[in-house]
Amino acid sequence: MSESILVINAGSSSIKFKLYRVEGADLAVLLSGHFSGIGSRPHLSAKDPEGAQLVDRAYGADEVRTASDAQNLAADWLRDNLHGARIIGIGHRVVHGGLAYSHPVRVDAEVLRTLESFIPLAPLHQLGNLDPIRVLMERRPDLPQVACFDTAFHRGHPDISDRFAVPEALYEEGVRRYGFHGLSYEYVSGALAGLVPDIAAGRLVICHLGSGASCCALKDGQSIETTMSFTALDGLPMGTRCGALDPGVILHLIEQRGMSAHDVGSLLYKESGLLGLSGISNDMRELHESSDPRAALAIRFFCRKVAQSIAALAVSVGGLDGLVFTAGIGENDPEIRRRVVDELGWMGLAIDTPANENGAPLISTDESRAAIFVIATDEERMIGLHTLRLLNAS
Ligand SMILES: Nc1ncnc2c1ncn2[C@@H]1O[C@H](COP(=O)(O)OP(=O)(O)O)[C@@H](O)[C@H]1O
Ligand SMILES: CC(=O)OP(=O)(O)O
Ligand SMILES: [Mg+2]
Repeated sequence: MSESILVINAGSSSIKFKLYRVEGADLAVLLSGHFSGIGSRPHLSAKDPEGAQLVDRAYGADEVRTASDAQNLAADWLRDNLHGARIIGIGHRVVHGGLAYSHPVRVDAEVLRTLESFIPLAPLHQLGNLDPIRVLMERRPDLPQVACFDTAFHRGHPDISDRFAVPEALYEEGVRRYGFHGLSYEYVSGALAGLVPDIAAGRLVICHLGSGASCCALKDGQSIETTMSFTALDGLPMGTRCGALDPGVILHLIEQRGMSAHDVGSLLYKESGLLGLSGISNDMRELHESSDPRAALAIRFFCRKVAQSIAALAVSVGGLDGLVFTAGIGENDPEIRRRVVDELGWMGLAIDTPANENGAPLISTDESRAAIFVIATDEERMIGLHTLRLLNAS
């Protein structure tokens, strides 16, 4: 029976899972699936590597109200369908590793307590990330549970990228610009190195545009600066998160409007971003379909902020050799890619329209000052590889 590794990427509105067969130092996908639409249109789906559907089942919104309902259903399905797989470890995406973790770690009770202390720093994600770890540690104490962090890839930042302009004591306490989506950036920069090693080793900006969104500047494959910071609220506007905001707005909400910290948190994490701007949807596809001018404003705002972030990050790496789009919007939305690149025409960036429409890996013209790519991210593969390496090293 072959050894395998299960990967769980548990988020606020979806759980993605992949099972891999271990092949030496590499991994081959055995099945991949997700539970999406938790609380709205719950749906469990899984496919084998050839794309054959293993399960495709919709649930009623009241059958799956919370992430933990979805976890239980996904776990039941996995238990019934993983016969034959000898799982040697489970890898988990954990969004916040704080100051404590700059590398993947095997989770024990003490590690779990430390990770729980970061829940307030990632209220949409951390609890959902930790729930399956806790449950699996109880049910299968013999099985290694490995936490892989979104923050870890950014921990080598130069100090200028790691700071806010606030008193030093706060920095010492851990009030730092951690950054997120690190597993995605690590995967994409590796995939780019397989495609165009010279560009991947140069000055790069990767735009991870999904439900959460951020951009990252890299040099020699290392993260130099990124738009998310202490929490996954900073930087770009997202589906429901505000992105960069004058902190004076928060003081205003508390002092003038009398809002509680909890209500301000809900406003900024769940009611802002594309949803707040448009009043229509947090989903880019629905904004494109709408003829409401507020939807058009939300799209324009999003593209402007992505373009501004790319230009600002190019400063941090002293220029731009390559630009990459990834994640739900970045991989699937040629109009957003075109509009972002058009805003950067003054920098000499130029998109190749047919290539962009086809989502070809290279979407820039020969004349473009930097090469522009679309690369599909794969956080699960990165988590699986980290998990295998950690198990092999111990
Ligand atoms: N074809 C598409 N066109 C435009 N946007 C899309 C498309 N497909 C997905 N998206 C956007 O991508 C988002 C999900 O991105 P994803 O990277 O899967 O996010 P997450 O992992 O955070 O759930 C959706 O909310 C939607 O806005
Ligand atoms: C950190 C983060 O924002 O993740 P996601 O994009 O999965 O919501
Ligand atoms: Mg994601």
